[in-house]
Amino acid sequence: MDILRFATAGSVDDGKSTLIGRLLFDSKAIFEDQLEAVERTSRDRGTEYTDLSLLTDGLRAEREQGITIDVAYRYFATPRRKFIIADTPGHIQYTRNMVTGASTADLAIVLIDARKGVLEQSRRHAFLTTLLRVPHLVLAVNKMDLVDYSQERFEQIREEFTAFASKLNAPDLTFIPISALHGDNVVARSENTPWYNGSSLLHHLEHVHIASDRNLVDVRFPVQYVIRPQRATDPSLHDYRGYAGQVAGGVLKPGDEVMHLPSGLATRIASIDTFDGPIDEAFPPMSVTLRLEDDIDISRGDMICRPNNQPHVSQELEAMICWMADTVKLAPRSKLIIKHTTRSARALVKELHYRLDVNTLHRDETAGSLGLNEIGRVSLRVTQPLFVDDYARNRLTGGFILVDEATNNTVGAGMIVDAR
Ligand SMILES: Nc1nc2c(ncn2[C@@H]2O[C@H](COP(=O)(O)OP(=O)(O)OP(=O)(O)O)[C@@H](O)[C@H]2O)c(=O)[nH]1
Repeated sequence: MDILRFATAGSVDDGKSTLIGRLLFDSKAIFEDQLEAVERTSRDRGTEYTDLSLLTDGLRAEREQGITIDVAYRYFATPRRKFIIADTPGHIQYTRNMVTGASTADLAIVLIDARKGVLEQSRRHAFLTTLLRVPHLVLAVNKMDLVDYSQERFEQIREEFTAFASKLNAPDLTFIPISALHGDNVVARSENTPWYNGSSLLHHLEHVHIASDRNLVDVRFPVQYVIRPQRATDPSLHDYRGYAGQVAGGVLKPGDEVMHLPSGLATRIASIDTFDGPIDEAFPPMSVTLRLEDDIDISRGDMICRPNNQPHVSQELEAMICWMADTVKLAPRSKLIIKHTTRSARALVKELHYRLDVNTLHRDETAGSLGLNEIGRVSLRVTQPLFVDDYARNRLTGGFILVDEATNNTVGAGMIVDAR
């Protein structure tokens, strides 16, 4: 079954937890006993409605005990699709969480409180989704019940946001008036908004077309492990040599001519193996093991592509960086570890070209460093060639993370521009 990954974003109290609770609740994905506990607590607290944010807030409490896990993943399914929600806290200092959650998302929901309208944070979140190339963006105008389900208010917000979005490289944009608390337009179309002709949020999530968002053109297979069963009891496995990894682009089939990087040697795919046996075709984001017709010296971090369609082999990178560390800053001469697909190397920051104000999109070319949650454009030099594409073309081979050498903490996320 098809999987849709989505991230939610919004300012504090815009209703994210309530919305996620509502989706889980109305799609019957929560267990009866969990539900009973929520109803009991709601009653104890004297709330009139079942407070659905209690479902997700319970989760959040768990999460806050750990320091490193700041994005929580929730799962639910309908007969049409499976859903993975990356739930990121709304507070301003959590840009990095949003980046973590949204970097693999097919769709992002930005919540807006109908009473407050488009805030600085809404713009920031929308900008981040476009920077991260999340292909689909939903503006959920929430708390419509508190503005009497006013069409005028909804249109006002839509116009204001559309004007801002026109400055961005905005993806597919959908506006939905909802009330997470009462369930209007969340799972079913609401009678309270007869003027709204679009789909309910869940219907949109179930039907939004994502198959063509993945890059099925450029074959990219970063090798994660070389599999050679040394002491296999099955003699037919004695000569087995496979290359395991996740398909990062294109469609692979047995018999296809492929090329290995860095050697530049060409061969053909002998078979594509999985836990459930060989398959005829592999595409992103499947994890498979390739066997090749010729014996080539291949190791972890190498790339398999097509002879006539190769990534750039580069040690000089231009990238947009979102800095995620509060104790150290990114500045020219900073030395870091770069992790790109399955390859790691050391990286030197050669230049910080500008820092971007995500609210106004102004470029500050005088900035000397990037602090927590700041975004800027940098030039990097890496110690080992990387096999890269523009992030705009492939989020997997165009993205990377930066790690602090001393602490091993992830301190930045990068998106390659102008790969060459
Ligand atoms: N009237 C009304 N209240 C809502 C609606 N959605 C959420 N709320 C209320 O708004 C408050 C904040 O909702 P939450 O779901 O906790 O908001 P959040 O965005 O998750 O906030 P944080 O957890 O602080 O990030 C709660 O009291 C909700 O009951 C809505 O559609 N209508």
